[in-house]
Amino acid sequence: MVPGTPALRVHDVHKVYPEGDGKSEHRVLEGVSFDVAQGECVALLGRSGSGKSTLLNLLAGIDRPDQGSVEVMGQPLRRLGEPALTLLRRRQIGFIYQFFNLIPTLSVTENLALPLELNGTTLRRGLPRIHALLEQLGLERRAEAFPDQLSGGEQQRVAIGRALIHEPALVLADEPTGNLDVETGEQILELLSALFAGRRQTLILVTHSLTVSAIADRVLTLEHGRLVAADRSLAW
Ligand SMILES: Nc1ncnc2c1ncn2[C@@H]1O[C@H](COP(=O)(O)OP(=O)(O)OP(=O)(O)O)[C@@H](O)[C@H]1O
Repeated sequence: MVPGTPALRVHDVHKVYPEGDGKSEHRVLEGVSFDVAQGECVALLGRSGSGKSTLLNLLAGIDRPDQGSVEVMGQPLRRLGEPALTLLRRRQIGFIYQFFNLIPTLSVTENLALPLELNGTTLRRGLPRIHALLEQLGLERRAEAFPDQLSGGEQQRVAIGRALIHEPALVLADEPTGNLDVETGEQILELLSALFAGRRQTLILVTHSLTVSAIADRVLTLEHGRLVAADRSLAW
């Protein structure tokens, strides 16, 4: 990879969904372009229905744009078939979801081991790395607990660990504090800021909250299918 390659390059992306009546269409994204440098934290801000999750799915190669291109770490996603996209997601991307999405039958340690195992590292070999990360997450005493024995904030901390354990270049977080009370949400934001501060990893933070977007280096606001000037977001 050429030094200085952006973590993400999004060029003129369009996405259209058919309406329920089968006759008309809903133009959700209409020419979205932006670059994100490696190590940058960018918030993608927009009201409900503005197309944030749609865009996130395009960035992860879970869905494809109708027009335009997405490059992750210099790789144009349109050139990759499903097996290559799966590998890219497994190695290069970490996901943090609003509802945590932990595996309920696995312990905290086993949940954290999953991305390592998918990339060919056994739980045993991954244990030192898992323990170090659990300490950073303040979860060292909860290593053997199961998700239903944890608070929402603790579950989200495990989910953050799962997104980071395999050291992906890009982390995509979809409303990471959306299911938490205000105070716990603030703690999670502080933790995310601290964890990313010393890394070269890139964070894309999808949110409809100005408070959440405040931890980002840069805010991109999505409105009516396009990115608009950042200060317009203050109107809602
Ligand atoms: N698979 C789909 N088929 C048809 N329409 C869809 C599909 N996915 C999303 N939409 C529509 O596209 C628009 C954008 O949805 P999206 O989930 O991307 O918005 P969002 O900004 O993430 O919203 P929220 O903040 O509520 O999660 C919405 O009007 C939604 O109904």
